[in-house]
Amino acid sequence: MRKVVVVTGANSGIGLALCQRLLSQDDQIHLCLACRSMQRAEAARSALLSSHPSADVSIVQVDVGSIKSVLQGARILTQRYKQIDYLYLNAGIMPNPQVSLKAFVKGLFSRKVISMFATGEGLLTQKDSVTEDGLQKVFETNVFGHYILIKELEPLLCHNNNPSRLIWTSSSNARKSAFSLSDYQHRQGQESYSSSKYATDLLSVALNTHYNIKGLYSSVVCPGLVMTNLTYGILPSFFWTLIMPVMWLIRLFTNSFTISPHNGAEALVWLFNQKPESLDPLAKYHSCTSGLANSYVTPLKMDLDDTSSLSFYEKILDLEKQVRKRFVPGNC
Ligand SMILES: NC(=O)C1=CN([C@@H]2O[C@H](COP(=O)(O)OP(=O)(O)OC[C@H]3O[C@@H](n4cnc5c(N)ncnc54)[C@H](OP(=O)(O)O)[C@@H]3O)[C@@H](O)[C@H]2O)C=CC1
Ligand SMILES: CC(C)=CCC[C@@H](C)[C@H]1CC[C@H]2C3=C(CC[C@]12C)[C@@]1(C)CCC(=O)[C@@H](C)[C@@H]1CC3
Repeated sequence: MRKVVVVTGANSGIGLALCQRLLSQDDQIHLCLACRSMQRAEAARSALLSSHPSADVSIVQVDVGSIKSVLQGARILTQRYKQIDYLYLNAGIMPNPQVSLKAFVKGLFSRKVISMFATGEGLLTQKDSVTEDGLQKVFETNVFGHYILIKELEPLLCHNNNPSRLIWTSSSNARKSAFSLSDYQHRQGQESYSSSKYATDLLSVALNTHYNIKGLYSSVVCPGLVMTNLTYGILPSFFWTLIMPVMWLIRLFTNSFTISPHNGAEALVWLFNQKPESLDPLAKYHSCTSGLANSYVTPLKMDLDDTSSLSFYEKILDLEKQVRKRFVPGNC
């Protein structure tokens, strides 16, 4: 039986590099690209088939920023497959990012300079908006839409005899201080990205607590700083091109400047090859690249605990109940 691998946000950046690398490693898998744009999904499928002509690649429309689309996409996946072995929860956004030049210059001359480059801490703010579902866009896209997808696919993911895997693309930008349980959608602040990635980490821990017994295991990854559409949205492309030599230089001091999507996908590919029981649910698996351009994976303990993850999970369950009331069969 072919292993079924579903990847959200598979049409560009880290998601597409992951698909290329998985096919290079094992062309017997069935790969399903879950994307919001069918045109971009078709283009990605063609690119994958041109480098792996015998690969088995399909597409499905899933916009994780829309509950209606997630429910429709999950319905199609349920009709198509009996089991999903790997679900990569990779799609993500960082809308309207602003870099604080003042914080950057201050950071350059502080003791925290290396960690500033590794995590972007204190440098970025975003302007979020509200979706047609009435949820904060960054939260719905990066966290909640994916959560609903998992719940809808539960029968395909929970098989005790043959464990399935959830692998989230989180970030080292996830920060406890950007997240608040009383404002978990981050309606009030300006660090919706950081908050959503911290929420991702909390959710992954809670999912392990509830689902390991049913044969479902969740892990989180940080791909490092990768040049993708997301990062090109932070500063103009000419700036990134100009400072590229500086970026190679910074790599000598921090292993988190993975830079290429191929390197960024290191931990996502590594996790594919691990036995889930051997993994630490409280660790984030970081893709790292050395100054000599060698890629490797480093697990780092996350700044959270079981209690806070379970408190957040209760909030998510409540929100799910509210949202489902609006989407009873026949209403969507
Ligand atoms: N680049 C980096 O340095 C880092 C990235 N990450 C995370 O990596 C993940 C991948 O991002 P990256 O490859 O960098 O950036 P890209 O912008 O290249 O990829 C993001 C992917 O997510 C998709 N996507 C966005 N919104 C939705 C949606 N509503 N429904 C379905 N798909 C959607 C995009 O589709 P479309 O083409 O249609 O927009 C695209 O395929 C994200 O979760 C990001 O937060 C984490 C740490 C560092
Ligand atoms: C590299 C130089 C000389 C200047 C760029 C400064 C910042 C724009 C840059 C420094 C660290 C970067 C960073 C991210 C974005 C761009 C920076 C703030 C991220 C926050 C991007 C998204 C992520 O998820 C993080 C892992 C990145 C962490 C580092």
